Amino acid sequence: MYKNNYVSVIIAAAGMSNRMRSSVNKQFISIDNKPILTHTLEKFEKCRYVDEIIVVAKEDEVDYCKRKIIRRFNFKKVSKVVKGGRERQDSVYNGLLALNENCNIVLIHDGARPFIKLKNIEESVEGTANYGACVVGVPVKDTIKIIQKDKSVLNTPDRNQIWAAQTPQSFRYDIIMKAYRSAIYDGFIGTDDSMLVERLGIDVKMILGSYENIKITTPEDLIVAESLLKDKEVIFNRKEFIFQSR
Ligand SMILES: Nc1ccn([C@@H]2O[C@H](COP(=O)(O)OP(=O)(O)OP(=O)(O)O)[C@@H](O)[C@H]2O)c(=O)n1
Ligand SMILES: C[C@](O)(CO)[C@H](O)COP(=O)(O)O
Repeated sequence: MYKNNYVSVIIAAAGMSNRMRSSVNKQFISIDNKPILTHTLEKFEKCRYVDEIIVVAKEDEVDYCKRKIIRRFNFKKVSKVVKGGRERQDSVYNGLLALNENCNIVLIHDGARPFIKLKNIEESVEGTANYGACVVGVPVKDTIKIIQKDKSVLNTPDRNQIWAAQTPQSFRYDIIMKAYRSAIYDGFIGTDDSMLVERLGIDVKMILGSYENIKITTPEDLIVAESLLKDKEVIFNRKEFIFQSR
């Protein structure tokens, strides 16, 4: 319980893993000997502010998820595993409908982002209690081009204003419910949760995340994921690097 708030987390894990081209759902692939989803859930289970976790899984994987992830790794805060939908947005909405009746702060996170830092989870809860809506993200490193249908460049927006949105994306319960209901009513599908809130004219605050908080999407990301777990200390302990915090 965070200062009289009841904090719920929705972990979206019901995607198709098409870009991974794997025979199993990518969240069940192991990195460092544990399924990706287990790594993700551990981060939220550890957070002192989190009261409950709802996992959204594909309909035919709900049972597997309960047995092989939740029970096997003994996650105490996971209250429900519910079935997902066609789009990520449909899956998250199913999660929203399953929240504890006391919930007033909701964090929505991709099951495929196992490297979320505890600090960013805590900042998301604190930021949401203060501002109502927050998104974890990072400044983009590349120059971004807006292109047209024929692939010619239309323009180059000012990079200083462009951040890549990650998850968690966190909201006061009333705000996210209003945003989802409005999107459903209008037939609007966004690529993240924040978009649904932004379109109502509600202010969303950005929280500085980390470049490690990758979404495991394509096979190459598994190589990055393994090396983030194994080689990080070796690399960052080299004398060329002076990092203040990890
Ligand atoms: N209908 C969907 C689609 C996505 N997700 C979840 O949302 C997160 C982000 O989606 P993405 O990485 O794009 O996963 P997939 O949809 O599985 O990937 P792809 O588009 O390659 O099939 C993932 O943890 C995924 O499981 C979900 O719960 N329900
Ligand atoms: C929500 C998200 O992870 C923010 O970056 C992203 O938009 C999900 O998009 P996807 O196409 O479903 O991976």
